[in-house]
Amino acid sequence: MSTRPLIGIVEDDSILGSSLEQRFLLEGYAVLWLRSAAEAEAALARTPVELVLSDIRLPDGDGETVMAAVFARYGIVPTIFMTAFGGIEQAVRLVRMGARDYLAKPFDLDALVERVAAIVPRTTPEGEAGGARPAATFGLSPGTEAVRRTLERVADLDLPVLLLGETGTGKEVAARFLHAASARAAKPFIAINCGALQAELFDSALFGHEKGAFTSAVARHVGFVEQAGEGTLFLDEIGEVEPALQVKLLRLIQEREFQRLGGRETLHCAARIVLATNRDLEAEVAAGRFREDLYFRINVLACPLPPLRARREEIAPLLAHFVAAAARRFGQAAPELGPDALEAANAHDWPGNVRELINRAERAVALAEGPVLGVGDLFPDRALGRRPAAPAEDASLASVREGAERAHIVETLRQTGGAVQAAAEKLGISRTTLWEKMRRYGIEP
Ligand SMILES: Nc1ncnc2c1ncn2[C@@H]1O[C@H](COP(=O)(O)OP(=O)(O)OP(=O)(O)O)[C@@H](O)[C@H]1O
Repeated sequence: MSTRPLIGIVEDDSILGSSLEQRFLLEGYAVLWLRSAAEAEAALARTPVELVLSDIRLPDGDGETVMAAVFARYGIVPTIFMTAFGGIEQAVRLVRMGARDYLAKPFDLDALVERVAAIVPRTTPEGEAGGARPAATFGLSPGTEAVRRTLERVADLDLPVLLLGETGTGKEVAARFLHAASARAAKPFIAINCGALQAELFDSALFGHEKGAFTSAVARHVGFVEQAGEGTLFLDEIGEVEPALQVKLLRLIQEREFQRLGGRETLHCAARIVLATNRDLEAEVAAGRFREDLYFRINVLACPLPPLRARREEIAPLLAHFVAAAARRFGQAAPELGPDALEAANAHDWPGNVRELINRAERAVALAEGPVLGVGDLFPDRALGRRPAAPAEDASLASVREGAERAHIVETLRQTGGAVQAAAEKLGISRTTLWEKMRRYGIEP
């Protein structure tokens, strides 16, 4: 199996939020449900997600600000907005600036699941072929070629491997490569996103539980460690695990022993353990957030993956690869990458690394209007943030309302080519009232 793709749901409505959470968990995704703009900004800055499903209006802000912050950190991330009828204009504007799609509430949950699955495929069932297939594009530069060689050398050593690197640099790709290069290749590859595991479920998810271990334990559950058998257990986002739970991982790695929750039998862990984090673990140890003993135990074979901006020679071939792959998936001819787009891509910093590159390539292919991709297709979010300035903090409500009213009248007149009668009809006011407002705001016909 692969790691359950993590979806961020930004929704303050508890009924809609919890039904989305339940449904996506059932569909094979991991879910991070965030109930406010502040909670979303903080959590999404820490934990990279594969897709964001966001309400636009939130009690303490709006989805646009959240999205802008996520894009600034990780580059374009597929975002689907859920909006009430009144917010459709804003949603359409957001799609122009990089959001993948929007849905008007109320929407059909099945249709939403299908749309999400088209962007981020559900988890492949355990043991299915392909679970550990290494990417053909892994090792396209001297930097990643060196990583590849190191992994081949240590493939069969009985030691944990620690993969380090920014989000989206390919740590999971490297873990799969390591597994495929080892004698365990035919055995399971089990990937766990520790950042998405709730603390209360940590033991049960990892170690399993016996029937009756707690109220809802109606049957025995085999945890990830047992599922991995003699294969590879990939613990991703290890830096997100709380210190109280880190001690359990230490025991697992050191003693190779564990017990199912509510069980007496001590079981042996035969799997190769591979760990990954985008955090600076040394700094986490210094700050008291990561146990030093665990750090020393896992830091024996540490393998850093360079960020994409440190291996720029990979940008062009990876873009070409993912543009072609997206076009194949959407059943259309692959567009060409224009020289200006390529130049912009080569100059870009890629904070979200390869994941960002894939997202940009797929979005560009999905929405491009011609056979050649331009800078705007690849970097539509560059328009984000160029919003009208927010009103001054001490602005009165009346002045903010008048400012918005004036801007909307100007925009409507622009749309009607200056025709006052047509604009008045669009605005739902009489021609006389519109003339009166234009005079008051100093708008020329
Ligand atoms: N060399 C590569 N070739 C093809 N695809 C790649 C490569 N490197 C990364 N990817 C793809 O980029 C995305 C992110 O990679 P991956 O999940 O391995 O990154 P990560 O470092 O584990 O990220 P995170 O820390 O956020 O979990 C995945 O879709 C992966 O398949």
